[in-house]
Amino acid sequence: MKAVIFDLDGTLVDSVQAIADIGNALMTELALAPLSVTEARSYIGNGAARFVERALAARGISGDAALLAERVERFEELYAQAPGGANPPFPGVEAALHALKARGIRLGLCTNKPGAPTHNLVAALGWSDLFDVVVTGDTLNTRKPDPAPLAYAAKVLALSPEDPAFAYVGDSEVDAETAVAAKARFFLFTEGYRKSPVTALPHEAAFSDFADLEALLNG
Ligand SMILES: O=C(O)COP(=O)(O)O
Ligand SMILES: [Mg+2]
Repeated sequence: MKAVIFDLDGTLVDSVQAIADIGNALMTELALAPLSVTEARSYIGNGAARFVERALAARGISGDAALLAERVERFEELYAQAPGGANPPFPGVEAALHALKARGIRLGLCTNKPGAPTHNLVAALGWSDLFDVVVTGDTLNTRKPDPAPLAYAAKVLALSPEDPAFAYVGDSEVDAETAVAAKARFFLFTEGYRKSPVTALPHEAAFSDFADLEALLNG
């Protein structure tokens, strides 16, 4: 294995509470009923704009593109100000990342989360030196499940996403679809924010404990 690229929300970090809190700061400003954590979890996966669009639609607000753009802008402002340290890594993540890095495997992130909160989070968790490439929801003008962000991450590492020595690790329908489109090997973390059963998502292998990842990647 030469490189492993990770999704972020629901894969490396259990960020749903932090994202719900930011969403609820917006909901409060708009005098709308707060999001439950379960609701917030179901809106994560396609980036900030889709999160806000889904949250507002659930409160009966939709159809005005200019108003939505304004709300998304405010959400992204709140998101950029939120403390990165409020996003706990899933158990075993730190050890798994360091073990892979110690073996000379290059690591990266490919997330639909916007750049500012991603970089805040990475810095707050002390992960800045771990990743050779970080692709966020606003790095390109397209997001997962478009394969372009994953292909871009591979390219930065001088690899092709189809290379058998390249792997992608994620938690959701969006990640599985991205990997299929990019023809990349896909490893599914089952404890994140997916909505469908594990069997419904195309994957090479699934795991629920990061302690098992290194062996899976080798196998
Ligand atoms: O921000 C989102 O909606 C999802 O982020 P992820 O791509 O890291 O899961
Ligand atoms: Mg995810």
